[in-house]
Amino acid sequence: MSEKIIIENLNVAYGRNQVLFDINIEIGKGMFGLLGRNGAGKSTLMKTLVTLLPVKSGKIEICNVPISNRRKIRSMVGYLPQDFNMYPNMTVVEALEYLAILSEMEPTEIKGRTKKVLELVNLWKDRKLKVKALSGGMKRRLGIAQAIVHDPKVLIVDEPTAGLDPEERIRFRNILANLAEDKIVILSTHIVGDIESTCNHLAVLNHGHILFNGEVNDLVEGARGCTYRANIPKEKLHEYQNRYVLTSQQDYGDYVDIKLLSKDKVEEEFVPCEPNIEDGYLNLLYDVGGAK
Ligand SMILES: Nc1ncnc2c1ncn2[C@@H]1O[C@H](COP(=O)(O)OP(=O)(O)OP(=O)(O)O)[C@@H](O)[C@H]1O
Repeated sequence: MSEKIIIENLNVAYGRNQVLFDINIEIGKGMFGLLGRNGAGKSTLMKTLVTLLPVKSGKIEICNVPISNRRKIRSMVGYLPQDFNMYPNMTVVEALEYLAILSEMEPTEIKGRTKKVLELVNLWKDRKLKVKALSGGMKRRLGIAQAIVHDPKVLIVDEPTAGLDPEERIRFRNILANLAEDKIVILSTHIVGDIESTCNHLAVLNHGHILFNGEVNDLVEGARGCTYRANIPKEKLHEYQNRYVLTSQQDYGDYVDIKLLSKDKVEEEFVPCEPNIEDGYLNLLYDVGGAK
C-alpha cells in the first residue's frame, strides 16, 4: 500500500470564490511543511484533505484511498484545527475517552490507548485537570492527543504554535517530529522557524497557488548570492526598508544590523552572507531573483 498523499490539479472554492488553484503535491512519510502568508489557502487545503470541504475539481488520494471515500479517509486522518477547543468542563482523560468513543474505537482498547496517547503528549500526570484549566500549550498538546487517539496514518496540524512560549513551542515540535517517524505529518504555519527545525520538505502557498514545492535546502539555496548584511546608522533604516526586502534587523542603539535581499550589488558597506530559510522564503515571495 502506498504511504503517500497525492494531490493532482486540485481546485477548491467557497461558492464562487476560488481559493486554491491547480495544486499538485505528493507528500510521503515524515514532516511536510505548508508555509504561506495569512489567507494564502493553507487552512483550506488542510480542510479539504480532512474532507471538511469539497473538491471543486482535481484528485486527492490518501494512501490509495480517494478523498470521496469520506468515512475511510476520516479513519486514516487526524486533524488539529487552528481554533481547537473542546469540552471545557470535562477532565482531560474524560474528554479524550469520549472522543475515542466517537471515533468508533473498540471499547476494550479505549483505556489503554488514551493512556498511551496522554503519555506521549506529556499530559498523563495532568489527566484529572479540567480542560478549561489547561494552559495554551497544554491545550494544544491535548489537541494532538485527540487527533491521534485513533492512531491515524496521517496527522494534519494547522498553525499549532501560534501564541506558545518558546519552551512549549519546542516541546510541541518534538512531539510532532516523533510522530512523523511513522506517519505523514503536515504542519501549516506562517512561522518559518517552525519549518526550519523539523521539516525536510515543504510547499509554499501564495494566493492559492503553489510557489515552491521541494526540499528546505533548495528554498534556502534560491536566495544564494542575493543576501547582504551591514551595520547601518539608524536614521538610514527607513531608506533601506523602502528600497529593499529586509529579512532581519537587530537594533544596537544608534546602529542597526540589517540583512537584505538584492539581486544586484548593494552599497560598499554591505557584505555578502549565507542565506537561511527566511531569506529563501522572502526571496520567493517578493520574487527578488535569487540564485536560480
Ligand atoms: N468560509 C469561508 N468562506 C469564504 N471564503 C473563505 C472562507 N474561509 C476562508 N476563505 C478565504 O479563503 C482564502 C484562504 O483562506 P485560508 O484560511 O485557507 O488561508 P490560510 O493560509 O490558512 O490563512 P491563515 O494563516 O490566516 O489561517 C482567504 O482569502 C479567505 O478569506
